[in-house]
Amino acid sequence: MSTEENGAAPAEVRTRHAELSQEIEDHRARYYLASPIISDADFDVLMHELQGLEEQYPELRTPDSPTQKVGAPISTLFTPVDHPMRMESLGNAFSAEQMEAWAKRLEREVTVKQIHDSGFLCELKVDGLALDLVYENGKLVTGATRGDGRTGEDVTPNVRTIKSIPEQLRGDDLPTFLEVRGEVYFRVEDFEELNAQLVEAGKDVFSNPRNSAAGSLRQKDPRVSAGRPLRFVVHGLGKVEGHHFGRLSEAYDQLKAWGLPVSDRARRVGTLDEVNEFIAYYGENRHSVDHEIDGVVVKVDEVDLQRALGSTSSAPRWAIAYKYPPEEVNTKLIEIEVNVGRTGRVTPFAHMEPVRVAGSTVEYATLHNAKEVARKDVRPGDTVVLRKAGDVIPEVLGPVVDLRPKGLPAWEMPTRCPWCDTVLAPAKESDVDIRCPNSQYCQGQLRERLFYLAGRSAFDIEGLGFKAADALIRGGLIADEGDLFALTEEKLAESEFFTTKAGALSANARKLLANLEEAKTKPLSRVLVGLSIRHVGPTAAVALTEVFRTIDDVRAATEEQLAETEGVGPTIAQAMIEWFQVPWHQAIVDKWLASGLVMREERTGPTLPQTLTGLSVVVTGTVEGFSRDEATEAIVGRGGKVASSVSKKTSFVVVGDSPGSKYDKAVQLGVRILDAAGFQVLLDDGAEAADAVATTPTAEES
Ligand SMILES: NC(=O)c1ccc[n+]([C@@H]2O[C@H](COP(=O)([O-])OP(=O)(O)OC[C@H]3O[C@@H](n4cnc5c(N)ncnc54)[C@H](O)[C@@H]3O)[C@@H](O)[C@H]2O)c1
Ligand SMILES: [Zn+2]
Repeated sequence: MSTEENGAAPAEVRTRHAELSQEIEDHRARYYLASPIISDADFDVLMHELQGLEEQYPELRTPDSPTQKVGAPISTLFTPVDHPMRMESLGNAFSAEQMEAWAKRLEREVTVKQIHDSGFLCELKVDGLALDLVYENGKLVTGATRGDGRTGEDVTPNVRTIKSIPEQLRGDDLPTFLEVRGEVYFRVEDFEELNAQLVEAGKDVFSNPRNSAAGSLRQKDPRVSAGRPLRFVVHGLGKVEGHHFGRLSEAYDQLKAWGLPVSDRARRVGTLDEVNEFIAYYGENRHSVDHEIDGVVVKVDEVDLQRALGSTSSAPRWAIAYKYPPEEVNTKLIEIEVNVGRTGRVTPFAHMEPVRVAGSTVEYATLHNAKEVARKDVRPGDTVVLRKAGDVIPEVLGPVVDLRPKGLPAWEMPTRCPWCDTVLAPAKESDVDIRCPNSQYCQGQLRERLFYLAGRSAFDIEGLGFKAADALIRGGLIADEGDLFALTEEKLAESEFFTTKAGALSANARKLLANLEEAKTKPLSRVLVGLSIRHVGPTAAVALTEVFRTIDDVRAATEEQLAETEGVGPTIAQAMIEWFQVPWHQAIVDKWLASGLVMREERTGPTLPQTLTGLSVVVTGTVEGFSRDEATEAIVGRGGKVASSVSKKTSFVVVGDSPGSKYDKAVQLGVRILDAAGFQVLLDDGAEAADAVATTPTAEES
């Protein structure tokens, strides 16, 4: 903190300071009523600007300034309770430079040696709400929210319903008075489950795990809290009598021994470089933790040194929160458009003002179906909360209702197909999805089918992207996919898209023709995928062609024969039969035969050694060198099974980049874990060799 006097603040700075203060107070008030209108990241930007002004002109830092206050007004629903020791907020850093500046400030207050001897304690910044617990002679007496830092809300009865919070500490060296702070949070999995239940019950959902934790703890009726899977983790000390702690890291060990939940992920390190490594590690592996984190908290470990460094009016000097890039941002919903899929399913999607979130720019997000749009009640023109967690698909969480322009009409699902004007309808009355039934002539569906058929799991035709597909359809070069392999140079020359300005065939056109020629010899399993038969993906197609070797075998197969096939079953069998009953579908196959497609499986018996028979493998994250389908194919092709969830019976979990909660599950259950290289060993040399390179991290070790 700067102590220099830079002279009196000019009028425009005063005005800006007053404006900002007011704005920040307003946002705080809204935020604590669970209806913020800006994202946390935007809020932090405002706060930073204010802090900057006050650093430059310390006279502006009056006791009334938002920088001098912590948190929330106290609800009248609860009895106020004074904290034995003040609860504070945390200063923020967003870059390595800001971390360094923090460390430099420490060295100005105490000696470099003292900092060195103390070391830093790195912890995850748990995204939940702060809770203060007081134990007298080992017995829990109060649990309170942070409130304004001095006075919180008494939520003791609710706290008593949280399983991980002991009523009575164990051990015979218990302090006479112990105040600990920590975070009440929801695991991501529990949050999703709770929301699913709320949807089922027709109730409002929570927008994120933090809100669900706050909403579940701050309940008038503790029985409601009791029904919610709230968790707690200790992250600090308050007033302590009858015990002296040397280091915070040691205090955590002691608290754990007394029965309090502390994190296994806290790390004591010696240098700022190591701090940065910790920050980088969890920046990459943010989603391998079972709860949300919005950053890392770095603390001076030595408790006496913490005391010496003290606090500003709202935050300790000895700790700082490094915040990761936001995963939730606000943006404008420009329009809701609809897309027609290759099976005719019509899905609404959001077209938004492009916005940076979790490291990429997002402009579109699926809204799944009309029911989902209605449930979220997002309307074109709304400001919406957009969430993108790591590599996960972006999701529109909901509108910021308080910012909705007056009279904004609700969105209505179109009743006709935007491509072919056919009246849309659900396939079955009970379906939430509606479809364009015009599968033969709807150009929207045809384009999607062509794009899919050109994909890597089907014919792998690089020269056939969306634009080329569009040109083929709009130019009338093909009526449907049946005509695709009959395309000639002469035919393509009719289209501007496939010719140069001089009228010659373009390089793209040549590439397309070459790709099509190659594709004619693709094995039957890929042909089956390319036909866009419902439920027939790569796995089913491989299973089918184990038994039915040629397209004629497939056409001749009865529903019973199909259903009896290992890995096929009645749903797929029925879908196959229904598909082949349609005359224009049969015509596609006939035209392909006439164009010279081979459509047979050359293999006699399984081509690959069946080294994975009896194994069950789960894949999570993106495994380098494999698409999801390719990984599946590689396992199934060797006789292994691919499971969708981890259990004790799982043989291996293959963990790629940005793994999901399956990784944590594997750790919990002690299932063997393979990285991309280990996966290759499994494929090449079998289970025993893979076993030698697998890891089995335990929850403690991670
Ligand atoms: N969108 C809005 O309009 C709006 C308005 C106000 C506040 N906010 C947001 O709310 C948050 C409020 O800030 P705040 O004052 O609580 O600060 P903060 O959340 O940034 O940091 C302080 C809190 O971190 C928590 N914490 C989690 N893990 C911890 C650990 N390991 N060690 C120590 N503490 C840990 C503690 O509960 C502590 O109270 C900010 O993220 C801010 O962006 C948003
Ligand atoms: Zn249509």
